[in-house]
Amino acid sequence: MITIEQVSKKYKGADMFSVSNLSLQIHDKEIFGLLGPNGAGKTTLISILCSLIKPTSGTFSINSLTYKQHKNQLKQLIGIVPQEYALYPTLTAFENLKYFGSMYGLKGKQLDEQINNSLEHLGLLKFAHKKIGTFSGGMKRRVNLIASILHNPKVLFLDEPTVGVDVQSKNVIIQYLQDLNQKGTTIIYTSHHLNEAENFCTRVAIIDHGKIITKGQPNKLITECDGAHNLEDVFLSLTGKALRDHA
Ligand SMILES: Nc1ncnc2c1ncn2[C@@H]1O[C@H](COP(=O)(O)OP(=O)(O)OP(=O)(O)O)[C@@H](O)[C@H]1O
Repeated sequence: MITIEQVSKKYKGADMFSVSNLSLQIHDKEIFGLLGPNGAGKTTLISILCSLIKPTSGTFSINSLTYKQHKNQLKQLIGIVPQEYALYPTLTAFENLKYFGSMYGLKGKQLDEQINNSLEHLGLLKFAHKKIGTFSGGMKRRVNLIASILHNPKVLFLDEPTVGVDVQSKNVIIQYLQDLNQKGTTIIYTSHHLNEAENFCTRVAIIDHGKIITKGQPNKLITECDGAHNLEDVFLSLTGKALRDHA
């Protein structure tokens, strides 16, 4: 269980809170979607939950472990799939994954087998010994995903895992995540693909200006929103149609 209590984040020099007094509980084995317009605070919230940045105030725990007291245990418990690729272009997929596995203390035959199984599952086994620099965006995203789950995290955070990938790669990634979830992994992900989130998530929260404006099962949110036929209708009805550009 993830418990977020009144978490706020104001970046240094910023005049607004990026996450504002946000509380939320996410249950074990959920697939939970964090949705919201550009700049809503999704990445900031995920970065806090992954202990990549500190909240300005408030607290959170994952399986009763708090980031202040159990940093190392939390690191083993969670996996992080960031928006940006964290891969070395001059190393092969296999070499990259060996490196990421070793960062979690994994090694030997067991690690090799796990890498090969995951590469196969994600349709990449025949490219295992090709350099990452030659991979397409969709292939890199799939390797990135494997790098984040080699230590079998109980909770997996993904920041827009299907952005910029073709439909084929997207389907393989979503299927893989569903399989992981079936085996017991809790998944928290951000996305702008509302149709995908509607089908994939057990629950979603729509975030705007750093606050949750609604949360629940996609079907329930659609039923409860006047005139809505899908999650995108709910999203637009709650967040409006105005662009969110700012610099
Ligand atoms: N390092 C930073 N320093 C200052 N402000 C930041 C920083 N990172 C994010 N912000 C601001 O915090 C707010 C929330 O940004 P965040 O990236 O969390 O939103 P998001 O919902 O993930 O957006 P997107 O969908 O565009 O990825 C934005 O106003 C953004 O400009």
